Amino acid sequence: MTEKLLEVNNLKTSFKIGSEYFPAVDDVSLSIQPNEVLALVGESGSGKSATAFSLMGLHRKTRIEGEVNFQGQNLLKLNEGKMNKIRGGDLAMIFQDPMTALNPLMKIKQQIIETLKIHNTKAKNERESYAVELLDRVGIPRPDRVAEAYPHELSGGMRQRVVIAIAIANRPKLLIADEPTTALDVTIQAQILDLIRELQDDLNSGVLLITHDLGVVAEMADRVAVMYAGQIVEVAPVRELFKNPQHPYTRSLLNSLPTEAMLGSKLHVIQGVVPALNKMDRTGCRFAPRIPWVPAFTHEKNPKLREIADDHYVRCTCYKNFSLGSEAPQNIDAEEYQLETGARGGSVR
Ligand SMILES: Nc1ncnc2c1ncn2[C@@H]1O[C@H](COP(=O)(O)OP(=O)(O)OP(=O)(O)O)[C@@H](O)[C@H]1O
Repeated sequence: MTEKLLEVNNLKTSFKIGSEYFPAVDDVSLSIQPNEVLALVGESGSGKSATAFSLMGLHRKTRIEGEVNFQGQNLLKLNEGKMNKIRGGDLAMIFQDPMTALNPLMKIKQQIIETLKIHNTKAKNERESYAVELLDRVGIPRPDRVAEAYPHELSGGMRQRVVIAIAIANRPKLLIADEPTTALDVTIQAQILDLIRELQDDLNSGVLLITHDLGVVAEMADRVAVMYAGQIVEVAPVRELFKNPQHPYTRSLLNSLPTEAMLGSKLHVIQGVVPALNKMDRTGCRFAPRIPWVPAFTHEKNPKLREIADDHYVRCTCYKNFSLGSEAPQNIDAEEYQLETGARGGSVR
């Protein structure tokens, strides 16, 4: 059996809106192995960051249920003191915006030294030279000078390299990268992604890579989890997902990507938006309102993620007869459909 570095079971993170709690992450289960990159992909508002923040224990005023098993313990059960020992140590995060991730009033070297101190990684007299070494490791030219700089003196790409240096300072086993290149120019993006891949290989770490960019997924991921409206709707190895996508949401996302073959033709647009937390129907297929041409009976009630091929999981039976937009078959027979899918009383056995 393959060793699991992280195993998340039925994670549910709810935010309070008015006097009620509404789940932004709803029954999410996933796992990551050492040296594996799992991409978590989905539109804005699908719950990717809420998942990452829940794993890191960074949410306040939320209700979090489920299990986050990491190194033999459920992180959701740890108190703040114990969590602080893990966070920034074996479990580290690269944030979306390097400017807000860094302290504007502290020299770069001091920010790296702080994390070394907290985790007792190096002896006091070695910390400064190790900070410079780390800056060098993440490809910063003249690392000794940059160590003495403040964040505002650096470019966005350099700042993100510093954030990465801090994240890897204590050789994390698991790295969570939340849209690590969104705030950067395209040319810099590729360099940062290469760097993350290289460091991950060096450290043999698992990576949870959060992105809405399918190009980044194709380049970086080993496996992909597609998230929609708080739920994972499809999980598969990266090649399988791109070659053989099943869930209507995954197929819609992939079809909205420009390819050479589509030059001159219109891109597919997914109509509508991810529903607001307090406005969503939580009993059926959450993507159903955005594919209204798909007959209602092809959707399940309370759909679950099921393995449809080796290591390939899909939520809801609607994928079986889905076609994009107007190509939708108009003549599916409900009874035949049920016979074919085995859907009885709303679920597939
Ligand atoms: N602190 C909060 N209080 C209330 N609702 C929140 C809070 N944080 C996030 N949400 C809601 O939870 C849902 C998921 O948000 P989240 O930021 O996780 O999405 P995302 O997929 O990471 O999007 P993006 O790519 O834009 O960061 C959204 O409906 C969002 O409005």
